[in-house]
Amino acid sequence: MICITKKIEFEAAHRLSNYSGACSQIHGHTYKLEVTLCGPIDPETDMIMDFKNLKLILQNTVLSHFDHSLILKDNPENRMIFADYSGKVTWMETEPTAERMIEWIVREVSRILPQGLALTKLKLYETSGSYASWEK
Ligand SMILES: Nc1nc2c(c(=O)[nH]1)N=C([C@H](O)[C@H](O)COP(=O)(O)OP(=O)(O)OP(=O)(O)O)CN2
Ligand SMILES: [Zn+2]
Repeated sequence: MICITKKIEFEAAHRLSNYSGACSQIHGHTYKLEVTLCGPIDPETDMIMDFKNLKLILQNTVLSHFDHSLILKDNPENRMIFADYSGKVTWMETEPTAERMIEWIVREVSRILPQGLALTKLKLYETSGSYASWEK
């Protein structure tokens, strides 16, 4: 099986509201995302998908949603703390852990992939030493 992988980075801040420790404070990460998809090689292009098109898909999903945003669980505590904040906030139903963010990414990217192509593996790094991964 032939696969291709695109890596992107984005900047975001978050806080874990149910966490006792430093991560309950607002802090930022340079998230690094690796997205792998597999499928047949198109004989017209000799590609599974143009890396440029995969980048565009990730820009229209992951980056538009998370890049340079403050990612928060939608709960009464956060709604109160950030009531007067007018910047970009990405509200999630869950805590914005790497695991939950990767779930969101798998769901949203899968929705707009061309037919015949399937996500097979994702890695989302919060720090150089910590990442969540997903495999089909
Ligand atoms: N399973 C998870 N554990 C933690 C998450 C997470 O998303 N999933 N997130 C955090 C915090 O957001 C924290 O910013 C990252 O934690 P950690 O990797 O411990 O941070 P370090 O700065 O110590 O990372 P190094 O790679 O060791 O420098 C907490 N836990
Ligand atoms: Zn964090």
